[in-house]
Amino acid sequence: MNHGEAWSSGGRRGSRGRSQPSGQWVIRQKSETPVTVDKSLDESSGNRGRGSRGRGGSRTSCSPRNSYGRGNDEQSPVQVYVNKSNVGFVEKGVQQNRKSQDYLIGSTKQPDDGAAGLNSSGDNKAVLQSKSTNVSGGLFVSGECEAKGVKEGAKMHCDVLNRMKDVTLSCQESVSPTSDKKVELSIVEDHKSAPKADRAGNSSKESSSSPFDIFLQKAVMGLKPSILELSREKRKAAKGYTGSVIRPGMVLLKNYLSINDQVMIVNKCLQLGLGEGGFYQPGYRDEAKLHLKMMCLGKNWDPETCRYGEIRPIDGSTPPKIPAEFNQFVEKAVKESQSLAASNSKETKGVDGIPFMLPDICIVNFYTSTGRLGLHQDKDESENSIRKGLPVVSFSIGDSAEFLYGDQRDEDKAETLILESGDVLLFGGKSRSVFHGVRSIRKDTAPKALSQETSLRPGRLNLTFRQY
Ligand SMILES: O=C(O)CCC(=O)C(=O)O
Ligand SMILES: [Fe+2]
Repeated sequence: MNHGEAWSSGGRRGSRGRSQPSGQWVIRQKSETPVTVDKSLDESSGNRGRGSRGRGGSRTSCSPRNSYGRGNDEQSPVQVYVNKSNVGFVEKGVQQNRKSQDYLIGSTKQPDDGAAGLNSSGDNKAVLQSKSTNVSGGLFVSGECEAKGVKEGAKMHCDVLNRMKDVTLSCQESVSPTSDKKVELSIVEDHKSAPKADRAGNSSKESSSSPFDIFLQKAVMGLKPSILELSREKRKAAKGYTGSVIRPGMVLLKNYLSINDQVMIVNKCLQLGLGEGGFYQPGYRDEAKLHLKMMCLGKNWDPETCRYGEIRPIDGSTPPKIPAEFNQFVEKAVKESQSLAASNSKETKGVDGIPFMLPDICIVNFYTSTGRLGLHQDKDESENSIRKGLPVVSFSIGDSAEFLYGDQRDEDKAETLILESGDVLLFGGKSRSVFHGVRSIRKDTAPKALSQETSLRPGRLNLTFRQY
């Protein structure tokens, strides 16, 4: 998978593949054992420049996706809750070959978006062009715990608390198409001046293996949506979906997933996300963190090596299987896109077909309102997959995203799509190697009905399906 995203500098992760018993730090609004922590403890709350350009030299060098926005520097206390259950992992091994992904990284300062924020929906506009502006931030804490009761030798660093930063990171290769070996990570204050690119986005020093709870307790979810809002959403849902060919090989199915489908997907992600191989804070080899939380299904994508594997090296966990229902949606969406692309290429007399694919990988990203993902290419799947142009299929759920795409890793030249909850975007064929990323998340744009039916945190859930 390649998620474009945000990284942030931060705490060093353990060396790859080490066995890392991890106490679970779950960020919830209401839970057990509240602990008040002073954010100033978080060394990483500052914007640490990564600038690991040119390092590495491994052919699998990752390039962070663009991430703008780093965390803020506020010193106010953060309340965190410790989930007492611990997860033990078995060290396995073996990574499959993956080619590196191209990501641009960048980051910008962004205010926190409280973890307990409310979702409010808004009408989504269709496709549009725009330049992004960073708006908000999220408050997150995490840590590595040396949990009692975890396997022996486990140490807890409950002092490692983090704020989620907007630094979007990604595995990013050098911008130069000819230099495969460079890795470029950086954090900048302003995305305009940022070296961009990177895939999930987040803060530093969080424990990379700490499960992250993307859900809120109902009790704190807040205001009920108005009847007006709900009926507006119902009307929109009743209209069904519309498909359009954005460019050869790229198809957007707007409003494709019904609210019921979205609820099912969210709930499944909730369940999987808290178990083995669930959501965690991904980071790159140079400690930069993606600006998002991630969970892999089917196979693990490792941001440190930009390879797929059967286990997650950071904690030895095995990725959950892709739920069959998810794959059914993907299959349908691919067929739908194929026929749209076929009729389009008849009109244009071009050859912009989309091959069929059966996903064996799903990368699930959760973006808070400050999440982002730098411009990157998804190119860590097998050579065969890329060569044939097997499509990447992306589901958007929750808050809308400003999605960028283009032929170069250059934001100023990129086109923008607004991906709303329920939209499915597919890029394969001639667009398989398109640069893409998430510039920003639009706060409070998730459908009210979704927040009513699930306890998804404010933010955006994105699932990208691929065939290795
Ligand atoms: O969140 C998105 O829409 C894009 C994610 C992505 O590009 C990726 O996961 O590789
Ligand atoms: Fe991607």
